[in-house]
This record gives sequence, structure tokens and C-alpha cells, in this order.
Amino acid sequence: MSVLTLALAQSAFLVGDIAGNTQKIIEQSNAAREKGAQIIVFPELALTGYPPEDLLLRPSLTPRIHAALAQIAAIEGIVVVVGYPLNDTAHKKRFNSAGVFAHGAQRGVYHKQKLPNYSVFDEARYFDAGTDSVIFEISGRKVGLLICEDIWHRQPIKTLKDNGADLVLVLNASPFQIGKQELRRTLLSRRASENEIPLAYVNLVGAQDDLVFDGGSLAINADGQVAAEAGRFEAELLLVNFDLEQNTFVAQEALKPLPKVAEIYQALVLAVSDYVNHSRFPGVIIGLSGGIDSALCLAIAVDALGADRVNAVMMPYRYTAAISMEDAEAQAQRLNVAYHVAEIHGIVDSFAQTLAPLFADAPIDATEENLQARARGTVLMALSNKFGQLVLTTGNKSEMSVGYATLYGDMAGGFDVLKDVYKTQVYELAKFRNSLEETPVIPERVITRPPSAELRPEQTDQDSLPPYDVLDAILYGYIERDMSLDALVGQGFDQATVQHVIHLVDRNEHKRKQSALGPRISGRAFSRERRYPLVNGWTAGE
Ligand SMILES: Nc1ncnc2c1ncn2[C@@H]1O[C@H](COP(=O)(O)OP(=O)(O)OC[C@H]2O[C@@H]([n+]3cccc(C(=O)O)c3)[C@H](O)[C@@H]2O)[C@@H](O)[C@H]1O
Ligand SMILES: Nc1ncnc2c1ncn2[C@@H]1O[C@H](COP(=O)(O)OP(=O)(O)OP(=O)(O)O)[C@@H](O)[C@H]1O
Ligand SMILES: NC(=O)CC[C@H](N)C(=O)O
Repeated sequence: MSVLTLALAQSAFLVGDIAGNTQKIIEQSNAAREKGAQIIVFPELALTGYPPEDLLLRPSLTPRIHAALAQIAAIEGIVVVVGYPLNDTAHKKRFNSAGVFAHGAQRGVYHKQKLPNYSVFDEARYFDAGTDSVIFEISGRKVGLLICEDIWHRQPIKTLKDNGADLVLVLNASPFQIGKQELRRTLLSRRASENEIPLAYVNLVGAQDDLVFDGGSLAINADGQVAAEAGRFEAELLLVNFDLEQNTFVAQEALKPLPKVAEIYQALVLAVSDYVNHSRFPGVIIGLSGGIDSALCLAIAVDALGADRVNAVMMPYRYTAAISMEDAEAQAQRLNVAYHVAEIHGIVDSFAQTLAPLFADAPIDATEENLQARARGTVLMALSNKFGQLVLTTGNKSEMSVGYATLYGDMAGGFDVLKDVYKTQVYELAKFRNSLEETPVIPERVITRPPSAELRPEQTDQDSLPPYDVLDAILYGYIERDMSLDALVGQGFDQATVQHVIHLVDRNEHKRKQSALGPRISGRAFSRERRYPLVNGWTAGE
């Protein structure tokens, strides 16, 4: 059997670190050659990382890219296919391109034809669309190139097939959202089988700001069957053999698909670890309340960074229940995390004293609750300033949707771990994490007790919000499916409840606008893909 060995370089590339990324490309190309590969394929825009955003507009980018390409062209003994931005100054155009390098020179270049400009993507801001197919030859086979969004459309791969391609390489920067790998498998199988052409799909891995790239690179045969698949959420140099006589990939052992809850958990861990490490924080600080949100964040942080880089601070006030103190300490102990207690009576009471003459006879309301949250936020930020550690905030998607969080209080911090995770998913994730070890890291009572902000006596979240299963279902319909009030009521939800929830979501856009960034796991997160005007005259619920 005569074989072409391909290396699919499912790697992480730090945005903007062109020198570091070039070094990685050279090292991985050499490693792949030593393992017997004749060609190595890197992800979309590997040289700059994805998405490079306005770094693409810096005039100093082009010389850096040219220097990097010269180094890549000098790689010997293996064909290298790599994604990079191409600035065509003569024609005042910029392309999202893939270059083919071999025997000391660049042998070809392909420009992405379909530029995504929906959801989290903004490529039309930066790139011009390519118009031509590109096919190059290796080992007597015609190999076509595509870049990410191209494969989500029918025409680009069909044109390659019509032009005689035997095999298609797809370079990707395809971000994670729940169920995305299943979607990719279905799409790629269909594209391969409807065109009767095998394809190799190489994805990026690692997190960038709010986006998580989950890998899951694939080799798919012309009958649509998956021949090989790389792991998820980790770097891998996947070697696949392509039988040149049969024009098929040699099948490898199939990977088990990850359950949804496991993929969400891994996405959050990767997001925290890459955000903290790439921003060069020595560690993180979490306000640990004894509640489920901060408990889950603590477990995620420990899995991402190791226990010795995580600090928990319990800040009791007079409404903090004894079991909250016990549970917070138990969590820290079980996870082996440094645990501190900083009570906030003095701070809150002093605030209250100063404000008393100004408040005159104004009745007690949420103001007094917010002082507690703000005292805690101030303590956490002081620790961050003093020791250089990042404060992780814990607000989940349900709370961020309805504004159930205090500005400059529990919203203070640099990265909001659960920002795109509904409260009902928080429970599933906590149970999932507990199932991984014999002794659950989150005490059972934290999961079973009714959630409370503990900002006044006997308070529970359900005093002011519908039960979380109802709230989350309404939020999902309104936020992720753009459903109207009438449509939600048509689904059986109580009209007054839906009205109340929609009103809260609309009224709290300003909070989300100034909230910390957090990892995106859904198809509609509060970051790039949901942009509402703060001031507007829209009628709620339509
Ligand atoms: N459109 C707009 N554009 C810009 N700013 C706007 C604004 N509307 C209000 N504001 C500002 O926002 C302020 C109100 O926001 P804020 O100060 O946060 O206070 P607020 O939203 O009134 O109260 C916080 C709520 O979150 C709940 N909470 C707090 C802490 C933790 C938890 C939990 O369980 O996790 C829940 C608490 O029970 C209360 O219901 C206004 O006083 C005003 O200054
Ligand atoms: N007593 C406390 N000590 C330390 N941090 C606290 C305390 N109370 C609240 N916090 C911080 O503020 C965040 C908001 O918590 P709060 O208890 O008000 O609501 P929650 O959304 O139910 O969160 P949790 O489930 O973590 O309690 C907590 O996740 C935690 O980080
Ligand atoms: N970078 C891209 O072109 C990605 C777009 C593509 N639809 C994806 O999410 O996989």
C-alpha cells in the first residue's frame, strides 16, 4: 500500500504572539517529519492566533508575518500548510489565507472565500473574500484547500471536486458551543459524501478571551465515515495515513463522544486556565459563600490552575448562616485550597453610619443589601491589588440575565466563570464534578439547600425570582430563541411571570455591558453575539 502520512496539528496559538507561534509551527513540523509525516496542516490563522481582531489593522503586522513566512519556508523535508493573514497592499486587500510551503519556498496560497460575519464572527470587518479555488499536488494526488466557514457552504468544496481534487484539507478556528462536535461531524460527513471526496479537518485548541476552541479534528472518508478524530480540549498531533491507491484514510479506533455536561466542564476549565496563564496571573481569588456558584467556580479554578494557585475568602456578615461558614470551609479543605475568613461587619456598619444622615428617613431596601456585596467586592479587589491575583466572579447566566447581582459588588472581578451557564446547568455541573471522585468536592448540602444571596434574614432567591427551572426555560426562549412574550405564554408559561422576567432582562442590559468577560458555551452568550442598545424605545416582549 502506498501511503501519504498527514499530520493534523491541533495546537494552541496565542493571539498576537507571531514569533512564539512561528517557533511552534517549526517545532511541530520537525516532530511530524520525524514521525514519518510528509505533510502537516495547521489551523486557520495559526500565525496570529484566532481571532486577532484589530491587531490585523496594525501596520507593523505585515513585516512580522513576512519574517515568519520566511522561517516557515525554510522548514525542510515536509510540506507545511498554515493559515495566516495576507496583506495585499498593491490591491488594498487583506485576505484570510492558507499558504503551502515546501522545498524552501512558498508553493501556493489560498484565500478564504466565505467570511463569517454572524454570531461571534466579525471577519468582514477585516478581510476581503477570495474568489478562486486552489489545488496543489503531493504524491501524485490533487489536494484542495478550504478555510473553516468555506466548508459550511455547499459551493467551495463542490468546485474543488469539479476541478479534480482527490482530497480536501480544511483549516479551522471553530469555537466550541454545546453540541458543536456533533454538528461538525454531521456537516463534514454530509459534505464528504455528497461530493464523494475525503477531507481532513484541523481545528484550533485553547481559549481566547470569551471563546473556547475545542479541537476535535477529523479525517473523513468519501463515504462520510469518520476515519480518525483528535481529542477535545487538548493539543494533539494527529497522524493519519492516506492510502493513495484507494483514496481513503486508514481508519483508526473511534473515540467516544463526550457527554454534554463533561464538555461544558472541560470548556470552562480550559477557559480559566488559558485566561489566567496567558494573562500571567500567579493565581486567583474567589469569594466563597458556601453557595453552589462559588463552590463550582472553586472546583473549576482548582482543576484549571492547581490548588496552590487558588485562594478562597469567606466574608461573613450578620446574615451569613452557620452552615454557609461550615460548607465554605469544607469545600476549601476538600480541594486543598488556602482559605481565609474576613468578616465585613465593620465595613458595612461604617458605611451605614456615614450614610445614615444622608439617607434620613428613607426606608431600608436593596441599598443595604448592596452595601454587603460591595464591601465583599472591595475586599477581594484589595487582595487582588496587593498580591496580583485575579478575582474570579461567579455570576451565572440566569443572574446576569435578570440583573440579580450588584454593580461594583459581587460583579467586581476580572473573569466571570459561569457567565454563560444557567443556574440549572450549574447544578448539573456540580453533580458531574462530584461524580468524578469518591469524596464529593462540593458538600451535598450545598447542592440541596435552597439558593440564597444571604443579604437579609431568611432570604432565598425564589423570594423575588421564579423557580430556576422555570426562569431558565423562559430565559432560554427569550435570549437564545428570540421568542416573544406571546410565544412564551403559548408554550404554557404564566403571563405575569414571563412579563416580569422579560422586563428584568431588558432593564438590566446596562449591567451586562459593564460585567466581566466569561467563557462562551452557548449559541447566544452575553458577549459578541447579543448586542442591544442601552437606550431604546422598544416595547418589551415583542
Ligand atoms: N439603564 C441604566 N444605565 C446605567 N446605569 C443604570 C441603569 N439603570 C440603573 N442603573 C444603575 O444601576 C444601579 C442599580 O444596580 P445595583 O446597584 O447593582 O443594584 P440593584 O440592581 O438595585 O440591586 C441588586 C440586586 O441584585 C440582587 N443580588 C445582589 C447580590 C448578589 C445576588 C445573588 O444572589 O447573586 C443578588 C439583590 O438582591 C438586588 O435585587 C442604579 O442605582 C443605577 O445607578
Ligand atoms: N459570605 C460570603 N463570603 C464570601 N463571598 C461571598 C459571600 N457572600 C457572597 N459572596 C460572593 O458573592 C457571590 C454572589 O453570591 P450570593 O451568595 O449573593 O449569591 P449566589 O449567586 O447564590 O452565589 P453562591 O451560590 O456562590 O452563594 C458569591 O458567589 C461569592 O463569590
Ligand atoms: N472561523 C470560522 O470561519 C468559523 C465558522 C464556522 N461556521 C464554525 O463555527 O465552525
